[in-house]
Amino acid sequence: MAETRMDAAGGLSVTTGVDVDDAVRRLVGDDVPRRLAAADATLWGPEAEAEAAIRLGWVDTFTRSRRLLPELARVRDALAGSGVDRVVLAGMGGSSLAPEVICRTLDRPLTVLDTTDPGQIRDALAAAPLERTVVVVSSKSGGTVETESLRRVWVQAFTDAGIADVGGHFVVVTDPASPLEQLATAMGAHVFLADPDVGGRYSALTAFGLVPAALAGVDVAELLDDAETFAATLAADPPENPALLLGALLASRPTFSIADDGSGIVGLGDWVEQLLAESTGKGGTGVLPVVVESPDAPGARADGVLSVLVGGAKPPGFPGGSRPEAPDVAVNGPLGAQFLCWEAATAFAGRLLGIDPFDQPNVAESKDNTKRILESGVPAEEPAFRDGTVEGFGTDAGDLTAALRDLAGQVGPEGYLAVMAYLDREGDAEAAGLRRLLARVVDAPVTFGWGPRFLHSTGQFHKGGRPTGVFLQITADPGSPLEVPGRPYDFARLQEAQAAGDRQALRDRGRPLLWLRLSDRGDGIRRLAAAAEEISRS
Ligand SMILES: O=P(O)(O)OC[C@H]1O[C@](O)(CO)[C@@H](O)[C@@H]1O
Repeated sequence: MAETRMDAAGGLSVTTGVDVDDAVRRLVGDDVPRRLAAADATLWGPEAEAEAAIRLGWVDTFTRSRRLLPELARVRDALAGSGVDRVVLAGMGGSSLAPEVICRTLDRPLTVLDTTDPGQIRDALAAAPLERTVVVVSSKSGGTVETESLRRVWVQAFTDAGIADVGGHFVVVTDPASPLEQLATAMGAHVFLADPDVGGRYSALTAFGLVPAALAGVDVAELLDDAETFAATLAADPPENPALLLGALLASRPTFSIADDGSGIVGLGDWVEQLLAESTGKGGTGVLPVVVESPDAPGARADGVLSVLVGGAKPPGFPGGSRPEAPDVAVNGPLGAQFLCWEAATAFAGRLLGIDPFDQPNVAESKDNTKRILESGVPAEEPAFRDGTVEGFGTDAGDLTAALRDLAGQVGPEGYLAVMAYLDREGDAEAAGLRRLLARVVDAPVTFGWGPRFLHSTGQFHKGGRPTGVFLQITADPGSPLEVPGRPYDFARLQEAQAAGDRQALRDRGRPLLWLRLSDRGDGIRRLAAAAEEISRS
């Protein structure tokens, strides 16, 4: 195999056997690397220019983020001094994915709440003494319904526990002048203002990525050092510009799978998924990310899928590597450099695809539907079948196995199946295994997302990207109610409205959608897994 490898200072490399020389030449011919490094907002065409002009701060945000370090150290010491040693993060998409990767990678405890599942929230509330807890509320816009609902429930919990200084148990990260900034100041919370010229999914190296991680005990300066060293090569010509090569590779196929292969970085795929899906899935095009469990997972190397491995000191499968089958791409390097490399690669891919990588035009639709449904109530639907603890809607099939088989049969050429589970990603964790099982059934890429988290990630692609998706929505009995203080709905109602709102957005587009409602979560998930196994055997 002819191998191309590009290396950056600081140890980040991209290695591939796929030929994308033409695309790389085009980008270099148009002087794109140098223009990107100089934050040139004209790179994505006239329609994207206004948004790009206020969204390119990430190309050098790591230098500005250093200003946060003394304040972070002060706040961390003050919290530790008052006995606070547990950090909870409430935030969606770009406001929580990066700190989750950072903390999991560096093995610092951080409880991430990016959910409306009442059981998951209740468990987090009950998990540790409230006097020892700080809640980081992160929202760039300051108006995201999940985050605001979580803020309210935590305020209520601290108040009910008789804690005198409730505001002192909150740290808020938001853009200057957002509604959340005002609220935070009124609460007496500590506020970190983020760079307004960096969009949510590009914000890993801003206050959004750094504040929760630093409070959880990570030495975030190292991430900034890694990014800064890497940044020196952003404007470089080949072979010193791995982000350029990665961008050309990502734009070369409709779908890529991403797996870890011993990088030591935990969960980068979920962060990459949001970055690529929300940035490119629009205008009926885009690159679909498929996060897979391992390099050999079902679907990782399906036809038309670019297989990407993060990690491996010697890229496995390449000459001298350890794996018999070569991946298409290996990306090696430290976490801080990975963040910046993938962000730049997304911007390069956006240029090749002719899209605006900084907007998310279709995310609002499901949010608007949710709002309307919260006001008017969830439209009643009759189940097509009841199969034990599973009810099925939107199918002609009479039982679960037949319904799943029908759905799988609707995945066409360049199609994919998206599993969207509005469940508890801790308590119902085994549901994630459905991706692997269904990938054995469907001869096409299969993605898995937790609702409503995926609405801020692949949700954009599902509605705005290639119109080839087939959808499996899973919801469940919410269990005992949990109020959203000061709101006329509780979390179960909000979760239900989010699922119904997204169903409506997908159905309005004529996308095939099977909705399964589980009256018993554990049993329902087991039945689904058994049905998928049965189909894969037949
Ligand atoms: O930080 P915010 O404004 O709460 O937004 C959270 C997420 O929601 C989106 O705006 C839209 O899904 C994402 O791009 C963003 O990361």
